[in-house]
Amino acid sequence: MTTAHTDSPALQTRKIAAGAEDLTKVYGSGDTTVEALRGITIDFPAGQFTAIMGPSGSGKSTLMHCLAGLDVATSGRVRIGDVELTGLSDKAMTMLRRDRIGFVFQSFNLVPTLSAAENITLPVDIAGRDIDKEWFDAVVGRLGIADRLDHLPSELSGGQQQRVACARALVDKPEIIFGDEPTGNLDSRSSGEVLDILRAATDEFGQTVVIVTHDPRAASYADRVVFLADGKIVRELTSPSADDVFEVMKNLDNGPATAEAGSPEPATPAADGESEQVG
Ligand SMILES: Nc1ncnc2c1ncn2[C@@H]1O[C@H](COP(=O)(O)OP(=O)(O)OP(=O)(O)O)[C@@H](O)[C@H]1O
Repeated sequence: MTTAHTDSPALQTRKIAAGAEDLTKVYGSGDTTVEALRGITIDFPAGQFTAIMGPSGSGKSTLMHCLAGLDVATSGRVRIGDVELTGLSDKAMTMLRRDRIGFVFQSFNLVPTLSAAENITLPVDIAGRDIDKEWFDAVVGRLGIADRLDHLPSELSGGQQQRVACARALVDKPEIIFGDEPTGNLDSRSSGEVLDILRAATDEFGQTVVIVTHDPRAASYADRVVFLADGKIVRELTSPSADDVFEVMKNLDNGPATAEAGSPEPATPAADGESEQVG
């Protein structure tokens, strides 16, 4: 098994995989203006698994889309590795996304006329790279879709389609994987399989994972949980348990005033990925 695009995990932890500086995003104008992001500054160290949480409408998806180059911020800077996204041509942005980023989004975007296996390898095929067969087998095996590879997306359940999309994001070992509620449509077993493999992507291959989630159990797989409220970062937890995450979310849902901006919580004991579901 080879690491295609990443350095060793030890080297990666010293690098920044992605970052935002004083990022703002304003939708609409006049009376309908929405300030979705209000000055976000954050770094995502390479080789770390970060979960972004926060109440509905707090700006999570907007932040992720700006970080991944799928949306353009109103002001501020975004970088992937050492590449500043502002001012990149469409072509350079497409290449960067293709070569360095994996996406697991809820709208699966699978090609309906291709089999699951063909969907998984499509980005690698388009890029003209070789598939690491051993890693391909490991990914589909761990995600429990090895026996569904010949099926079209329409012949798969929603959860299976989500896992095919996850395999597609992982198979080329991109430097950074963005997931917008990657476990949103999954039952707890499939959700555990997806989270286990995202965890393995960081632990075994030094890849960087950033997900948006509403699920405290999913967040407990992360090294770090960042909480947004009203377009700003208001809290951060290090290796929290699902219960820790649930407590912060409960307070945020009661209003962001309960969480002091810029006051990271002390680190809590590392989650082992088997934390009980709360709430
Ligand atoms: N294309 C758009 N046009 C106008 N307003 C938008 C647009 N996209 C998002 N917004 C607004 O920006 C704010 C942040 O939205 P965003 O989707 O980032 O929140 P979120 O935290 O991901 O929410 P959820 O958890 O419900 O998915 C919301 O008030 C939303 O209504």
